[in-house]
Amino acid sequence: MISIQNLEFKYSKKQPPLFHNLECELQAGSIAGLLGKNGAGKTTLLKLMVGLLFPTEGKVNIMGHEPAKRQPSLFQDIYFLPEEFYIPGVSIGSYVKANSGFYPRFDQTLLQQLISDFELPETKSLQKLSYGQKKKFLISFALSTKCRLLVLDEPTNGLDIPSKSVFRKVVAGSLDEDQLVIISTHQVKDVENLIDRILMLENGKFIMQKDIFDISALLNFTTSSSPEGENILYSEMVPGGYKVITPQANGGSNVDIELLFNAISHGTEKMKDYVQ
Ligand SMILES: Nc1ncnc2c1ncn2[C@@H]1O[C@H](COP(=O)(O)OP(=O)(O)OP(=O)(O)O)[C@@H](O)[C@H]1O
Repeated sequence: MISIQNLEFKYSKKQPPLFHNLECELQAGSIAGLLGKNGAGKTTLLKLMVGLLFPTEGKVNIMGHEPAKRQPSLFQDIYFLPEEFYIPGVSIGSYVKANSGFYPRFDQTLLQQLISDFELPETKSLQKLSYGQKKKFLISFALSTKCRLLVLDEPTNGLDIPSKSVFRKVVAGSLDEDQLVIISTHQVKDVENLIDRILMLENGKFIMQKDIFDISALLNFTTSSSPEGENILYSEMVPGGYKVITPQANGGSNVDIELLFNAISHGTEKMKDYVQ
């Protein structure tokens, strides 16, 4: 569904490229987590995918289209929820009436269900909702568009604790096989047990692109009383001991995404063979 080849992008001619020779393939039926430190280029990459920025070199292909051409036939099948958004002072009904027509597969019944799941109040003006409530409305709208590509930039920022678990439930529960969701986030706990592929950006490149299933087949995430040992690839002190990563020996464990992110971004030599 997404094919990125040899992508180079720079914000200004004078600066070195933010991405150089970036390559990525993503298929429908997946929820991908885009991770990276501040400034790694996550938002920029999302904007390149949805046609808000244009590559300086290389190709971005989404469902057979170049998003930079901004064709309506593609845009009716892409929904981008930015981290910072504007929402007008109209009722939910008016907003939906004005915007749902852009999306041929829009599902009104799903929208009502999601509004209820997120316990959003009836309101005459969306602007009177809190930041988190506005975000929950836009997440509900995004999922209801049924677009084949949903791009969500930091969707759980501003959501309270119960809403984060509702978010995981509704995203997992409302997707069809022909949809792809890309979630850029720092809140990795919020997307644990939701994403099935990890994309990790650093220094203009993907330092990891792997399915969670494959990671859990390779690496074991466990605890230890000691930070070092023959099999320990990476360790972090926690109260009462250490969280550690070891090579997988027992055939699968839950992936601790935060621990994995720290292990890879600290660049431990021992992890190298497992992440490429
Ligand atoms: N409009 C812009 N003009 C020039 N440089 C920009 C612009 N937007 C972003 N940048 C630069 O591009 C780099 C990547 O920014 P981007 O917002 O894509 O990172 P990010 O990974 O989303 O960061 P964060 O996690 O902090 O949101 C940063 O160094 C940033 O300063």
